[in-house]
Amino acid sequence: MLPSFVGCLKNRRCDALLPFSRCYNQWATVVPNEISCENPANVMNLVNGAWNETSKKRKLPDPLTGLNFMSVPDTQISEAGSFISSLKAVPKSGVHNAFKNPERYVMLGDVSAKVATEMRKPEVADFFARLIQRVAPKSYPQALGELVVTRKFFENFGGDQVRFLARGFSNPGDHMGQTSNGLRWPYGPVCVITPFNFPLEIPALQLMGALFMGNKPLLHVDQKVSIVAEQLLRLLHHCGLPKPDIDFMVGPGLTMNEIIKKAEPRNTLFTGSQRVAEKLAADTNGKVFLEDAGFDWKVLGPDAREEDLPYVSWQCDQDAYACSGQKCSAQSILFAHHNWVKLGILENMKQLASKRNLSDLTVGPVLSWTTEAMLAHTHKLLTVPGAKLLFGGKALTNHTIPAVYGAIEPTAVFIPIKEMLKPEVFPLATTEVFGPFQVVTEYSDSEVPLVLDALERMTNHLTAAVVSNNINFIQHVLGNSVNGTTYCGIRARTTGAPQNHWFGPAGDPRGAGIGTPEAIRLVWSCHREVINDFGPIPSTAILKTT
Ligand SMILES: NC(=O)c1ccc[n+]([C@@H]2O[C@H](COP(=O)([O-])OP(=O)(O)OC[C@H]3O[C@@H](n4cnc5c(N)ncnc54)[C@H](O)[C@@H]3O)[C@@H](O)[C@H]2O)c1
Repeated sequence: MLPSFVGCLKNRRCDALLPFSRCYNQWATVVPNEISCENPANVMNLVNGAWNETSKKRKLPDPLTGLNFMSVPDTQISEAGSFISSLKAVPKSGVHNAFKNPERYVMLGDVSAKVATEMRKPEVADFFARLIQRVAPKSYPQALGELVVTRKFFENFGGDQVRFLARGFSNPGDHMGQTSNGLRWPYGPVCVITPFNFPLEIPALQLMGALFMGNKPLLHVDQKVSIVAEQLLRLLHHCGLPKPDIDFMVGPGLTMNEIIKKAEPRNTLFTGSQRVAEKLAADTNGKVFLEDAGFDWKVLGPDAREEDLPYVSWQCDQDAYACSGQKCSAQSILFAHHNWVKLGILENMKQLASKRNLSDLTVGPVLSWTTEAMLAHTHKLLTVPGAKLLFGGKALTNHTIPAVYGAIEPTAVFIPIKEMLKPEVFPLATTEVFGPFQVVTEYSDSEVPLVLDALERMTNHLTAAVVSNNINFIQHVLGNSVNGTTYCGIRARTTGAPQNHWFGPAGDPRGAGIGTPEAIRLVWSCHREVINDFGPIPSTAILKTT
């Protein structure tokens, strides 16, 4: 069954369902639920403060109906010149720093406060939630959650908080007049590349971090969802951000790659797949910060209790299948202590997954894997000795999701832990499927070393959860693992990338973070030490040649 607004779209009678559809502020150029094949949205590029069209445009299908509903720039390499020259015009010392244009720190604090105020308006929150739903279908609470995190981020960096981000330190020197000062210094021209799955939150948080620290960013967002970032930029301009502060290029990844090679930005933040991450690391000679693939694990500890079962089961379902598993933090593999299996957690997960449906988008289109690819992966895993399908493993039916996208039931494949660890199985079992899919395994007390071995051998170290209140067990697992964002305790989850804690991988010097002051400082500024040595000049009598 399709969500109610799809039928409504076909009839083009949206207003009854959409209380806010006609009362957006003047900055918005679309009404999310009125975008249709008869009334397609048009996305534009932004460079040097001017919105531009490209010679070629790409028509995008509505992920729920397959009908073309959007036209986006298909920027060719031949059209990349203005983006390259715009980046090249930015000095390495940035647009502002502690010695240059410091009033910009204050201006950006004001812009943040105004954006947060706008996003508090119900009609603006609804606008972004529905626009996200149109291009990256997820349930309304999930889409609104993305807006709320973004709004709180802007609230966090209102007022003087932007200048406080650039706070340095000072140490007394060796003699009168000498002090050494550590400063957070911009990179100047930088790039921000973001994927489709959080089309508002990831671009907003990384862009603003780049700006706050004094850089000029070129933003590139996945074409499919570029309309969300485009509308965000229009809101930022409305709230006082100077138009030349951010460039925006919509087009193939290869065009962006070429811009990076030619413009040589001083820093690039990439969020997306591991394949592209490694390519960019090579093409930039290492001048990157990476938020790449997430193969995220959850370990359910030995202290299983009947009273905790409903909550822990619900959290497993949310972590694996909310946003159709298209969160980089989604639970990719579950290590369930057999005490939890005895209590019935796998049956509970099956029951919860069966409640998900297309009508409220609690399951929906998968944008980077096709149905065939996900089912083929499932079938391959089922050939492992002892493997079994716990639930799912079928294509969704009765829908109009276009074949370029995937649509499968929430799926879980059980693989015995000893089989999973075999070298010929391990890479397959730990491949990230960016859809509603997870691997499940079971372990006993004596098999804890096997669990730790599996955690050690994984290649991505983004999020993790140790679900237990047994402090000794938690310490043992935490002490022998590395994931950058790790939750522990009986309420531990793998998903949840709010603005109030660090989110990012660990174990890789290129690993980025998002959201917090520490993440912004790490990714978007470097350290500069300025040593003041003003005198007085000592008597020449004490000067010796050495
Ligand atoms: N670690 C995190 O915080 C995080 C967050 C979200 C998503 N992800 C990961 O992203 C992946 C899903 O996204 P995807 O499949 O769309 O990723 P992707 O790597 O295909 O695309 C991501 C972005 O890179 C651009 N791109 C593609 N090729 C490029 C190139 N050669 N040069 C420059 N830019 C290029 C795309 O246009 C897009 O904007 C998953 O692996 C997921 O785990 C990670």
